[in-house]
Parts: sequence; structure tokens; C-alpha cells
Amino acid sequence: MLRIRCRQSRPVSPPVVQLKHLRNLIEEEHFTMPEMVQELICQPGGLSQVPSRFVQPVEERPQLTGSLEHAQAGIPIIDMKGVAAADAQRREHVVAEIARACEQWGFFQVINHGVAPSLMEGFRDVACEFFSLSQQEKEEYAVEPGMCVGYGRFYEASDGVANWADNLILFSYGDEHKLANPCMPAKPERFREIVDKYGRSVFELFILLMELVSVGMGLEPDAIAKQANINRGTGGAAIRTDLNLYPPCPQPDLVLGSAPHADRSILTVLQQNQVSGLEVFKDGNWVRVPPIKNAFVINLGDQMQIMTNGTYQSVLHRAVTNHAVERYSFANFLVPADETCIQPIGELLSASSPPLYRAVSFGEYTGGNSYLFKPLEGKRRIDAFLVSA
Ligand SMILES: O=C(O)CCC(=O)C(=O)O
Ligand SMILES: [Fe+2]
Repeated sequence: MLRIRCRQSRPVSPPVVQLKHLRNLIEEEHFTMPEMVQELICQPGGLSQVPSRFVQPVEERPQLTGSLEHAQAGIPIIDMKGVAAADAQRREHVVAEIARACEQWGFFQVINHGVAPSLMEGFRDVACEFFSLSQQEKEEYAVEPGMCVGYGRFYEASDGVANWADNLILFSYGDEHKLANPCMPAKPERFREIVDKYGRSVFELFILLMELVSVGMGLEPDAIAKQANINRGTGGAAIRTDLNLYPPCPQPDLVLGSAPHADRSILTVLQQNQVSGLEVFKDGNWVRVPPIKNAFVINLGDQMQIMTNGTYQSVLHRAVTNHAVERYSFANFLVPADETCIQPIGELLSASSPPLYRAVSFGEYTGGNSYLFKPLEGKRRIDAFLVSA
């Protein structure tokens, strides 16, 4: 595993000024330099206490031992081997397993999913190499005003509690897939090439997953993709990829790497390194998702909950940190074009099963990505789109 290099801290350094844009976007009244966590922990003499802006209120703090007790509670692990081939029996079996996982968990892991292990490893390597660049080099790709991609601290809440995480956000597939975007790192050397390959391969997995979920609901294989207007290469659908770095934390029981949230995507496909930290809220407990090498963690996003008219739910999850070693996660979010209208699939509706959610364009749903910079109004945005709301 690549280690993060600590650089000398730089009390005043011109490149950091670029991060001022972040602050403009979050409209803080008082200017406080958003410092990357990676820099924070590299202070001379080390960091023994986390700054107060990272400290969660008591009720939100992770019960790290409690979470571990539930570690074996069993997020389903589904072997997708052979499912893309013409083996009807195998496909039926996997469809049933996915349907059960969607119903009971909203989360599952997949192995033998079709994305080559060497490509997953290549992606992990370039992502870790990016975070190992000097602060100055990384900040060449700092988020720009009005943009939702680049290097920064996207979920830094202006009046909430900050996540113990640094992020690099990019589009790895689709019309928005701008390899030429100035915020798309050109370093390390193979970064763009690997992101491009990875994005294409993960997109194929998304298509396959949507088919299997559709069939499991008794729908045509393309029902979900059609409803969300997801097509290969056209239509504005995209994969947004968040590269999350959670540096080791001196007080992991006080902070969260990622505060509880549900994803706003259709589906999320996440790769994590061999350090656990992802937790899913299930029956009142936080359940740890154990890392499995070259597996993907799949979860249903809010758009899936709307399209399935609530049959499947997007589930709250969070990331916790630890004091010993950095954790990485790379989350790919399948998102429709902003103008795509998301609504419950007609075939799932009847007189006894009326639409629970109103039709909403994805752009309206995300509110122009303002959620990247503002604290959540409650954890479940989806509730605002209930017909009864
Ligand atoms: O780090 C993780 O495992 C979770 C990240 C996550 O939930 C997200 O990026 O939406
Ligand atoms: Fe998430």
C-alpha cells in the first residue's frame, strides 16, 4: 500500500489560495482557510487532538467497538461469475440474490463482476499516487468557482461538522467526462488513461446491474435504464467518481470520515482499500462492510428509490476513521442528465400502489450540486419529493 508522504507544513503558501474558491461557494462569512486533512496531520510534532470543527456531537459519534461487533452481520456477497454469459440458470440465481439484497439491505458486495482486477488495481495505484503528490502539485487541480469537480474538501460544512476526509471529484464517464477538464489531474502520468478505461468498464457494470435489478422486479431488462435515460455514450448520463482519502485520525471516536447520508445516484459502485470504515445503518445498528480485495460495494441511490416507488430504498451509510492507517474509498455514482425526469416506473404502479414520489428532474433533485458545499437539511433529501410532502 502506498503511504502518504508528510510534507513540511507551509504557513503561507500561494497555491492554497485557490481553495478560497471553496469558501466562496459555501458562503462563509468569516474567512478560515480550509486546510486539507492530509496537511493538518503533518504538522511538526504530529497532531494529538482534532480541531473542534471536526468533533461530532455526542449522538453522532461512532461507537467503534459496537460497530465491530456487528461486523459479521452479513452484507450479502454476490458472485456474478457467468452472469453476462448465456447461462440462464446462473443468471436467474444471481437475479434472485440481488433482489433479496436490494430488499433486505440496499447494499451488497459483488465479486467476479467483470471489471478486471488489474484495472481496479491500476485505479487504486494512480489514485493513491495522486494523493501522494506534494500539496502544491495537488492544488493545481483544486476545485474552481462554480464547479463540482476537482481537488478539495467538498463536504466541508459551513455551519455543520467537517468530515475527516480529503476529496478529489471527477467525471470518469459520459458527456461530462472531461479528460481535458483543467481539474482532471495530469499527474501521475497514467492517471487520465486509467480513469478513462476504468470509467468505461464500471459503466458496463452499471448497465448489467440495472438489468439484473429490473428483471428481479419482473420488469423488462432495460426498464430502469430507460426510465433514467441511461445510454452508452449519449444522453448526458455520467459517472461521477469521488476519490476519498481518510487520513489516520488521532481521535477516531470523535469524528466521522463521511457523515451519515444516502447517495443521490441511481446506483453507487464503490471500491475500498483493505482498511475497513464503511458502515451501513441496518435495523438500528451500524454494520461494518468488510473490505474484500477487488470486490465492489454496490448500493442503491435515491433515484432508484423513486423509480422503484419505494420498493427498494437507498440506505443511510457513513465512513468512520481509525488512528493507525489511511483509508481510501473510490465511489462511482451513476447519475442521469440534469434534465432527465425521474419518476416511479409505470409498470410498478396500480390503484392499490399509487406513486409515492412526484416526478422530478435530476437537476432539481440535486439542487445544482449545492449539497456538495452546504450542510444537509436532514439526512434524507428524498423525503422532500414524497407526493404527500
Ligand atoms: O468511504 C466510504 O466507504 C463511503 C463513501 C461514501 O459513502 C460516498 O462517497 O458517498
Ligand atoms: Fe455514500
